[in-house]
Formats: sequence, C-alpha cells, structure tokens
Amino acid sequence: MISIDVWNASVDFPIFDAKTRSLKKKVLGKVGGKIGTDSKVPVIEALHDITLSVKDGDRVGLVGHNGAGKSTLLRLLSGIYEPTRGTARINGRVAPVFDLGVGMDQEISGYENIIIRGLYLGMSRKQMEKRIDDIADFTELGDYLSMPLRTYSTGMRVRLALGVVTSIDPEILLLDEGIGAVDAAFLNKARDRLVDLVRRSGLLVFASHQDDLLLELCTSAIWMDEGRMKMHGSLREVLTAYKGKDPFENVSKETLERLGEAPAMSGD
Ligand SMILES: Nc1ncnc2c1ncn2[C@@H]1O[C@H](COP(=O)(O)OP(=O)(O)OP(=O)(O)O)[C@@H](O)[C@H]1O
Repeated sequence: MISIDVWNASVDFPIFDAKTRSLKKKVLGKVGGKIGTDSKVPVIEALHDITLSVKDGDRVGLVGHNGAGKSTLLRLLSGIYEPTRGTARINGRVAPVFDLGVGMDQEISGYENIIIRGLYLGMSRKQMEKRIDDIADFTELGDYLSMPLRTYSTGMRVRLALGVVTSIDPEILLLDEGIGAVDAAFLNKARDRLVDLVRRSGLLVFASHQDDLLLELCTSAIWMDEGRMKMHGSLREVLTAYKGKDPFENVSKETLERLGEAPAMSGD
C-alpha cells in the first residue's frame, strides 16, 4: 500500500556561522521559517510538529509564503531529510522532482542523460530505452540529443528534463514548483504530459505558487506557515483561506475550459 505517514515531525537546521547577536533582536519578516535563538547556535525551525497521513490516490498541493517550509516538507516526505524529532514512514517508490537539473551530467549526450535521469527517478534502463524515442520527439531537440549537455541553453535543458520527468511511472510523485518555471509555450505543451504523469502516479504532493497548475493537478491542499501546517483541506477551501479569495475568480477562461468538471470542486 502506497502511503506516507508523519508523526509529530520537526526539522531543524542549526546555523553555525550566523551572527547570533543581531539575530537576538528577532526582527522576523513575513517570509522564511522561524529562527530560534535560545541555544548558543541559532536554529531555523524549518518544520515544526507535523502530523500527516497521505495515501494512494491523494493529490495534495502545498501552498505558503517563501520559506514557509514547503520544500523542506517535500524532502521529509521523500526520505531525503530525517526528522530531527518525530517519525516519518514512507511506503512506496519515491520520485522526487525538486530540481529539473538534478541527475544530469554536463559531459554526456542528451540521449545518455535521458537514461541516467530516468535511473535516478527509479526507472530501469530497459524501461527508459523503450521511452527514449517518445521523449526525444517531445523535446524537439533533434540532433542536439547526440551533443553533450554543456552545449544546451537553459531552455533546452528544461525541455530534456521535463521530457524525462513526464515519462516515468512513479508510485509517489513529489513535485517542487520549479517544474512550473519553464517558458509558457513549452509548459502548455508539457501540461498534458504532466496531467498524465499525475494520473499514472499513486500519490502526488506538489508545492506551487501557481493556482492554475494546482487546480489542474491537485484535489486537496496544505497551507504551510512558519514551518507549521496551518490548514489542511480541499484545495479550493485552502486556497480561498490562503489568498483571501476563491481561486476560481482569477483562473483564466482557458484553464477553466481545460478543467471542465473542475476536479478541485469535488475535492474532499
Ligand atoms: N539547508 C538549509 N539550511 C538552513 N536553513 C534552511 C535550509 N533549507 C531551508 N532552510 C530554511 O527553512 C525554512 C523553510 O524553507 P523551505 O525551502 O522549505 O521553504 P519553502 O516554503 O519551500 O519556500 P519557497 O516558496 O521560497 O521555495 C526557511 O526559513 C529556510 O531559510
């Protein structure tokens, strides 16, 4: 059974080289996690007392200000970070997609990178070899796929990475918002593949600042604030509380049409 369970988990980052005296003034901004200064070494409490249970079929969006703890929570859910206190139990094969560029090698070709990146995301070489033509087609990179990655522009790298990421079959898919940061035209092309990817995956947790992508991919959401779970509910409910207005007010006509029977409307 695919699931992630977290009990009373906290993640602290001790900052050994911070200037403690100025931190003691505790001038806290709106963004960022909570900085504790009680001990000698300042500690950023990136996550505080998180209890959460997600299972097969869940499509969870993570929202919150910059530094609220979304990426740290994704890393906790993937097993990359161990909780400083509390427990996390992960059942299933995790595909962490935090940074599109991770797992890519500058010196090898686009084709070879497709295989390597696929292996990193939990696929086998054979599975990737079967998908390579489809990925190559999608990227529209043509002969560049035989050239080393260092000869690619940023946009070309994103095409390659997105081609691979959207070809995998993950049990647990953890997406960080970077995936939405590609140019709009290509994202439109990738959108159907993304939606398909999410459909194929057992469980999705997706951190994003983009309402339309959240509405398209998620049904429920968690609002993170200063490392705490401030709210957990249906996507529409949480976005309305977080933004102060119904997300459907600002969604483009095109997105609404694509959503059809908006999945978020039926979220629990
Ligand atoms: N490796 C690290 N070392 C020290 N502090 C960290 C580290 N990673 C994150 N933090 C701190 O933890 C807090 C939560 O950061 P996190 O990256 O999880 O936020 P986020 O909600 O993903 O933000 P954003 O929307 O800007 O991506 C922030 O205060 C950040 O400064």
